[in-house]
Amino acid sequence: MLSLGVNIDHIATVRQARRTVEPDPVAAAVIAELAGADGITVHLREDRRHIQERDVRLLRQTVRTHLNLEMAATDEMVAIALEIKPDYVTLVPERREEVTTEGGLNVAGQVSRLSDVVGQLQGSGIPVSLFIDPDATQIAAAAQVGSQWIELHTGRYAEASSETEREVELSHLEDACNQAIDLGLRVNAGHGLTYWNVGPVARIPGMEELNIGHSIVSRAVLVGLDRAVREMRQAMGLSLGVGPT
Ligand SMILES: CC(=O)[C@@H](O)[C@H](O)COP(=O)(O)O
Ligand SMILES: NCC(=O)COP(=O)(O)O
Repeated sequence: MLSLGVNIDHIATVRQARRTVEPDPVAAAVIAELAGADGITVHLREDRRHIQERDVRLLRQTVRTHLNLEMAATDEMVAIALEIKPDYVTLVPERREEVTTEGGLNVAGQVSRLSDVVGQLQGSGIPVSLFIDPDATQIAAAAQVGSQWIELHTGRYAEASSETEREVELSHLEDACNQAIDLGLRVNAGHGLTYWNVGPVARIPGMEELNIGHSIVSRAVLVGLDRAVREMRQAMGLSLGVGPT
């Protein structure tokens, strides 16, 4: 059955813009779970631009669904994961100067290193997913390195500039999902999914979890702003419900 993993990185992005304590991703995770999130995803980047180690440690104690830790396959991150023990780890590629994750992990190009990392994590009871493009070579390599899951990068589908292009990208995701399932892998997907483009991806047979963050946090800011302004007026002792005259 399909489930929703909510990525709360960009709650932390707002906090880090001021290096303060709000909004707290730990509180955001509670609200997301109460609203129906089936899992919480955070990406602890090497440059710590949003999620901090403190967040992952606290989330490990508070998340009641499952905690998916996205991270680069570096020794530092592996040590953190082995200590904190998230419910699973998704290995992702990282480039410091990127605005967000630009492509999938090149699994085929680092089979030996990734076999080692996957072995270490899964050997200590942490299932591993690999964030990869919907590409036959990468999917075969994901099975080869022994990971249990993959997460298909939906960025190219999300950024398609025409309906025809979107259909082509969707068919790549469908083919990739079928290939992975045939190889015994379990399949998630995510990146750039929105309220407008999620439907066709959600209907791909065999897809287990969609991880969605930026679009949900963006919407939360807008749908929550009305209440936030009203509550500030109240805190200031001003009358409520007064709009521009
Ligand atoms: C791996 C991936 O696609 C995202 O989940 C990731 O978290 C993106 O990184 P940012 O949240 O920093 O954009
Ligand atoms: N792995 C994808 C993810 O967690 C969320 O990506 P986005 O919705 O923030 O683009």
